[in-house]
Amino acid sequence: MWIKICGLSTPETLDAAVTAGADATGFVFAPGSPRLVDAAHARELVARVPEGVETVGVFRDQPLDDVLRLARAAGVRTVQLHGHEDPAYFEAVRRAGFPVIRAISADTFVRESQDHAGSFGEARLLLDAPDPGAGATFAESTLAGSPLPLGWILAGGLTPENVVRLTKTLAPSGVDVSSGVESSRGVKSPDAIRAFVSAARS
Ligand SMILES: O=C(O)c1ccccc1NCC(=O)[C@H](O)[C@H](O)COP(=O)(O)O
Repeated sequence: MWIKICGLSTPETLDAAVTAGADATGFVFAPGSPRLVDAAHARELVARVPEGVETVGVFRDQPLDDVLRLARAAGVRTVQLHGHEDPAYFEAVRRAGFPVIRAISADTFVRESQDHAGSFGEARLLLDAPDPGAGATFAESTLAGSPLPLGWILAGGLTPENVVRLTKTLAPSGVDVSSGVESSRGVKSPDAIRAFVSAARS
């Protein structure tokens, strides 16, 4: 199980995620997010991440030049796109050297994309609730009967309490959490991070 803790913004919570055994750390550059970090701060956080733990920059509907500038300045390895970016945009990000995680809602996937998984050139597909980073879940029945692409990642309202049940039911290759490991909106809890990683690994 690949585990990503998203929306990290302090050294303490970043270290908690790494020490707990997370596979990936996420840094949000989408304007308006309560977890927004700037490139200089993200770079300091990324510098603490050991080799072998993935660093992911999270973006939504931002100009391509901004995304590439921020991703390079922060030093993240991977770019995660949550907006309405088109295949040409994905191609430009890939050509700049960043593997891309394509994040879409599970509803959209079932309605439009299930026959086209991978058609944006994404490295991995992340299925989320409609409002990313809001801690909302999507109905498990949404994906019933849908063929799911190899390596897909589950997100949206995951918590230390529900991650075991949801991963057993939906069988993703990875999980991504933000709100479910926070003590208040935008404020990560080291204890909740540890509890989530431990549950997801179990
Ligand atoms: O975290 C945000 O504020 C955010 C803003 C804009 C685009 C994406 C954002 N976050 C993405 C994530 O944190 C996760 O990939 C995912 O949506 C899970 O979020 P949550 O339901 O809060 O666990």
